[in-house]
Amino acid sequence: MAPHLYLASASPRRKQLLSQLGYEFIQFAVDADETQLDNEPPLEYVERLARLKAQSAVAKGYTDKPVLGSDTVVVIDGIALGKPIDQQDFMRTMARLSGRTHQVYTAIAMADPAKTLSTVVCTDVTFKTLTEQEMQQYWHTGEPLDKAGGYGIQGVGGKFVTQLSGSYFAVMGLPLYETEQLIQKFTEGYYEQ
Ligand SMILES: Cc1cn([C@H]2C[C@H](O)[C@@H](COP(=O)(O)OP(=O)(O)OP(=O)(O)O)O2)c(=O)[nH]c1=O
Repeated sequence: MAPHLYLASASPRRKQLLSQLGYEFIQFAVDADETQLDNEPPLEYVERLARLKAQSAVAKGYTDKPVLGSDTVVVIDGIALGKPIDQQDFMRTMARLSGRTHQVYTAIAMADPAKTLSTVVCTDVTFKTLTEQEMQQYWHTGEPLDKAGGYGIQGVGGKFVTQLSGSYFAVMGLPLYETEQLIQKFTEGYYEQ
């Protein structure tokens, strides 16, 4: 029997990607404090948040199925970038990403009352050099606001990407291969009784 899951996420992309794996699941948003700790490296930060999202749902009483949580950050110059807070913040981010390679870290975590398993997928993404006008126009599509690093590779933002090494699906919010592996590992023997 295929495992039934909870998806502790508000993201429509994660919903779409988890559906692609063929699982039945119930999706809901969890409230987690996404503040990065002082001197917390981006890799540890993103994994802690994914675990926190999954564990918060378990703590809220979602205990009859495993919970999947995830988090994505864009990393450049050692800084983890979340969603842009306004146009100015977005323009600063685009200026940083323009003509350079950055990393996208997506963490996935599965939790139940007994255990939590997690992993992080790292992908290199290279952007073309962007003009001021391209950045302005992109902002006005409305796409950047709810995306880490201010772009969506699966949308209009895809035209800025000249190269990618790693997982396209992880950049979009949920790595398909690694999520499948994690679910299998987590639920081994789970549904046999
Ligand atoms: C870089 C990139 C990010 N994103 C999205 C994926 C995530 O939804 C979002 C990163 O923000 P997250 O805080 O990881 O996720 P979220 O707030 O959307 O959902 P939740 O915390 O409830 O799970 O950015 C894209 O859709 N495309 C991209 O190319």
